[in-house]
Amino acid sequence: MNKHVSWTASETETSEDVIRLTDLRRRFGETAALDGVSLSVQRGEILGIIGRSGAGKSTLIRCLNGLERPDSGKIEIDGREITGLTEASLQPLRRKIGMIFQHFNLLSAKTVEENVALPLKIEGWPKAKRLARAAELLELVGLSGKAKAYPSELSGGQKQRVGIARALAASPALLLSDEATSALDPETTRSILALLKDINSKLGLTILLITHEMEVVRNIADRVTVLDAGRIVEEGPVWQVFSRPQTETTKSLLSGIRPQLPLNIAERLSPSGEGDAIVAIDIAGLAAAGPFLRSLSAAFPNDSRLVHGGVDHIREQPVGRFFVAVSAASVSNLVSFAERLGAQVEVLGHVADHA
Ligand SMILES: Nc1ncnc2c1ncn2[C@@H]1O[C@H](COP(=O)(O)OP(=O)(O)OP(=O)(O)O)[C@@H](O)[C@H]1O
Repeated sequence: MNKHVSWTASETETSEDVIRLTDLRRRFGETAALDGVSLSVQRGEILGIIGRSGAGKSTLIRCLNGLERPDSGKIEIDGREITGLTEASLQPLRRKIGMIFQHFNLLSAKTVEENVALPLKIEGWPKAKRLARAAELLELVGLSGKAKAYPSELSGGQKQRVGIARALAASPALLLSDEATSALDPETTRSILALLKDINSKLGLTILLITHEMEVVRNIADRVTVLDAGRIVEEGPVWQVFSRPQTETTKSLLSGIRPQLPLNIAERLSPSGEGDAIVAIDIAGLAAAGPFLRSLSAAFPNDSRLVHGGVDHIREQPVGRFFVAVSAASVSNLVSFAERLGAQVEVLGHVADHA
């Protein structure tokens, strides 16, 4: 990777928060698309924003890049308030924001290097300088050999690499990623995420990701914010939110990537107290680093057994989710025992026969 790509933003700015939103509101008729959103993104951080369809994610991103004006509230980018600015004075601030899109938005009649250099052309850079910068950026994204190619000659992953290089051309303080991997296959998604992570750590680039792909957030975000009906319903470090989602919205968004109770057991669950209880146990961070399962089975050797689950790692933090069957007589003791070890426990119901 190229070590010469200049990064003026981090050299010249001192503010810790690249984005600060305060009580942002935007209505469309009866719909509150943003209903009092306050959040901040620190320099060098990767923040994921997730939410169901209609939660307000696009409205938020459109407010950030100036395409939408909030009804009220404050937007500060790199220490400057952009709410209330005229279109002309917004222009230089827009350059502080690079954007990548689901469908790449490349110009098909222009070569790869021309696409990358386009933001610099708009800024009035001389041709030789902007092509030199494009070459640096193409090396950064691993596409040096494709400078003279046209977008139609590239794969989806390569097109997104061009999109990333173009987004970085004017040395933005912030990269907004709007579903940037949603049109890519899983392997290409992984390589694009690795590239974004690499750029984030090499250049200290601040990234705000809007996505419906929970894997994306799990793999590269530091923190996550969950939007629902225009409000923030949950936020925190990804490993914490993903290991212990507190709201039904977050639980439902994460259902595809967290271990779930096997269907053959879920179908037989009943709320009555007959038969074994099925208990969901979530444990993360320090508490999960110890021999949690061993302690649990040592304490309840004959009347508990693991039916499903395992330990994953999110940003180096262990995150465990287990489903345990336990006799009705021992369930309350097991719950207290697991909670004392730092777990979050939920009794899901009972199964009359053996699970
Ligand atoms: N221009 C508009 N006119 C009317 N209603 C709008 C407009 N833009 C957004 N909305 C409404 O505001 C709410 C939030 O929409 P938004 O597009 O921000 O959600 P989203 O989280 O991005 O959804 P998706 O994941 O489906 O893109 C929705 O109820 C939507 O119908």
